[in-house]
Amino acid sequence: MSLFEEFANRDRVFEFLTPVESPVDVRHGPILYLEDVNVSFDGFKAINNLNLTIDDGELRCIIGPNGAGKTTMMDIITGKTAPDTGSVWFGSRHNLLRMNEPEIASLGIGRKFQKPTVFEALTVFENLELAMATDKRIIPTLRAIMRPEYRERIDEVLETIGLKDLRDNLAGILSHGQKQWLEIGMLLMQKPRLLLVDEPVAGMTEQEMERTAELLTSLAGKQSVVVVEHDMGFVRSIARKVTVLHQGSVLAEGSMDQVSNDPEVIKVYLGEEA
Ligand SMILES: Nc1ncnc2c1ncn2[C@@H]1O[C@H](COP(=O)(O)OP(=O)(O)OP(=O)(O)O)[C@@H](O)[C@H]1O
Repeated sequence: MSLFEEFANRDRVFEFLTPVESPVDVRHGPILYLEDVNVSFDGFKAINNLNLTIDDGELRCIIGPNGAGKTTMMDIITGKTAPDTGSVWFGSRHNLLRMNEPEIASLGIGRKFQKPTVFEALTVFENLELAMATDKRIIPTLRAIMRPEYRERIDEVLETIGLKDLRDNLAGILSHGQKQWLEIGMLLMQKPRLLLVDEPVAGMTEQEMERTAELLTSLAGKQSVVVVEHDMGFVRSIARKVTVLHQGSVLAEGSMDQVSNDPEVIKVYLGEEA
């Protein structure tokens, strides 16, 4: 076929026009980038010109008073809530505002809600196994054909979340903290690039909180982690960079010492915590 005939052939989709399902591109900038984002609910501005940048591999803590917009911000990143205006990018290639929730999740953004939602009647191992299947109905088939690399991945995750010795225990008998770690493990099975974690230590014992701090800090670097948390002791134990949200905008950003000595932050948030 001549070059002319090839171009004239309308049935053909040229390679350079075919969308490529590409990995997240962080070569020229951050992994997550929100610019001038606004969301109103019935005229109330829940998110107000929000700007936020998360670097690849970073562990970021987000704090702020009730109603500051932390959950709404997570909802925007994961595609649950569409902003009225603004931009939200995952790396330099993926415009998240053009994608729906499942597409965003499959791109490698995992979200952990406050309450653990593990399958109590399944073992720890089976929960992780299930987390790997995209179609939850195919689990018996999946198990039959389960390849060694999947088993290795489960072993790796069990090690990371510290539940290796409990792998054959039913998830229902785990402590609250252990269920939270298992759910983080279920997210890790998908090898996410960015993990959004909402109030991970609510209801945990001191010891569980310490273990959670170790877990989240060990995840950073391999993936980016954004933690929303009210417990200041916990935030201090893991914090590198902290963002303070207030009335839908960033009020302050910096090290824990910087933000906790900021008079505005003390006035709107830390004052009430003391
Ligand atoms: N779907 C909605 N409809 C109406 N108002 C909403 C909706 N979602 C959130 N809001 C309002 O937007 C504001 C921000 O709420 P958001 O839940 O994001 O705050 P938050 O910082 O997560 O608070 P908290 O620390 O209590 O979880 C609140 O005033 C809330 O009442």
